[in-house]
Amino acid sequence: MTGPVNADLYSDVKIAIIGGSGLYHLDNLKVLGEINPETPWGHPSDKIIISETPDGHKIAFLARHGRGHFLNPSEVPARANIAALKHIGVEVILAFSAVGSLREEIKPRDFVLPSQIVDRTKGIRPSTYFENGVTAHVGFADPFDKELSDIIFAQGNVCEGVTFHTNKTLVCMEGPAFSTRAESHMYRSWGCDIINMSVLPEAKLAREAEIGYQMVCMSTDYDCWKETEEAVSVEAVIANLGANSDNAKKLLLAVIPAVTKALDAGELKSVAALQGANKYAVITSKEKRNAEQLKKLEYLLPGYFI
Ligand SMILES: CSC[C@H]1O[C@H](OP(=O)(O)O)[C@H](O)[C@@H]1O
Ligand SMILES: Nc1ncnc2[nH]cnc12
Repeated sequence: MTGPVNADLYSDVKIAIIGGSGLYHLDNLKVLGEINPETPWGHPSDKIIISETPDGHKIAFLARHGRGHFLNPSEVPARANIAALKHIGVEVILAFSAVGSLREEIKPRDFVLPSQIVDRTKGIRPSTYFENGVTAHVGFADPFDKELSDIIFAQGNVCEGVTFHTNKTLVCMEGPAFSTRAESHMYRSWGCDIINMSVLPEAKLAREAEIGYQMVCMSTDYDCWKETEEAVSVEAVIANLGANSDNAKKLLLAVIPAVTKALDAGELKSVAALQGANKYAVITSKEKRNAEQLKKLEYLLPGYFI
């Protein structure tokens, strides 16, 4: 950590919120302080804000693109973001994202809880902690946490007038330019329902770090497949970001206590199952493991490999 860090500030923080486009602050929560940890993968996108809900639940908040949106999706330091959250004790991440809709029935300002991902990033984002002489392969068949998704869905009624969709497939493109019409039609033909530029490698790194992860997608546009609509533009996206982020903040006031309660009661079986899951995922033989890399991994998964 850089500067003096009061570990008490984040001592019992188990839930982190990652805010995407339009969700740069949780200004309905009380700010307790901020930290700027330096991880073996560098600094996170911005300072991590420790906040408290009106009923006294502490959470960590991180703006994915930085406050002021100075990082494009390919530049987000996802390894530092996830490592820093893990290091302070986070067990669950609720990640918010502005997405395009590839389906008629998913309208702008609808919320979507995806269950699957199709990867259309281009391999230019550092996307694993297991490299440079320490190879591991973690399971990623189900990239999101169904139990978290169920809790969020159950609280959805606090967002008046917002339709929630579940069990959808999210395609993650590289960007930063939006898709061509041919790509947009192709993603629809593949069975994809929504599109963004941010879920990867974030979700994969959370799995490597043994953190339960669910993305809450907030629809802003119909991308460019729909003939009766203008093709997506930043202007069109921004037109819906304000309403979406107001709804996200309302939703969190209900979801944070519900997730805390489930965590404390040991009801999140999927989160519990992640603890220790990667201890034996390393396939590199002990004598061939790179000591420097093991040292970095000690920050993320202490006591696992050293
Ligand atoms: C501003 S439109 C494209 C941009 O918005 C989404 O960001 P985030 O997922 O962080 O909300 C999308 O993934 C793109 O990065
Ligand atoms: N149409 C779109 N494509 C990719 N990312 C987006 N985020 C919001 N709308 C998007």
